[in-house]
Amino acid sequence: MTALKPLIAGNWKMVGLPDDLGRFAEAMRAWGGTSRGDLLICPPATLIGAAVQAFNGLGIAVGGQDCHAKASGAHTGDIAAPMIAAAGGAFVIVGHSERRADHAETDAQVRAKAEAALAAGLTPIICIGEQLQQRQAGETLAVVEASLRASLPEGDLARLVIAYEPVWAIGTGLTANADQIAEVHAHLRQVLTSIHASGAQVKLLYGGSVKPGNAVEILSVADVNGVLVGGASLIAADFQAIAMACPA
Ligand SMILES: O=C[C@H](O)COP(=O)(O)O
Repeated sequence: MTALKPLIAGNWKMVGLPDDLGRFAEAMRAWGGTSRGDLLICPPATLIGAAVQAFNGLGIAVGGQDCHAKASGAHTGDIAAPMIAAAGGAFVIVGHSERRADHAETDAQVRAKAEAALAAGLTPIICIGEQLQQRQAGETLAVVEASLRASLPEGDLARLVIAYEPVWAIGTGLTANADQIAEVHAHLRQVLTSIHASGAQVKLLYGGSVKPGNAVEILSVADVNGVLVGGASLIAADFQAIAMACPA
């Protein structure tokens, strides 16, 4: 199988004003480095359109951090997938653990959001991951497999991205070690290919305290096809260092 081009994705979460975007874009424009991966920034919804313009010519795609399962309607405060696409976004994160926790999102809702994203022409990045107690109880593979199966849209999987994000590693400075990541990613790959042949083309990202200091090791793990970076993606120099950590 041809190697999948890594995806280096930044999730700015609820951080970022226009000035922050301007400074980040300026630093990316001045950057002399290159990456073997594709680059993506998912800013707050208010900055999606501005980010598309600010990153023009820089080879950085833009995405949303969530979308509603419906294409439009009376859902105050929500954003629909076609709105992200119309603003120039190409990706959308769905099922991030912070949304699963803060908004009690279920796998079924995540799946509906992923389907809405596909219908709008967006690439959904479906997040799954275990809680610390589940890992300690030896339930990690069962938990992520169940969540994966229940969150996946039907049919061809080639347009999907899956992000494995152990909840205990998000924003904590703790990362899963290379063996733990390899075990989960191998399992996810096996499940995906057993569901559909196109499962071999799904990019599997790791997320959870990815930093310049651990990116080379993480991106070298088998079946890691990129990273979903939170805090470090807000700092252009850190995002650049992670982008340059893709293996040859
Ligand atoms: O979406 C990104 C993840 O939640 C990871 O965040 P973090 O890199 O700040 O741990």
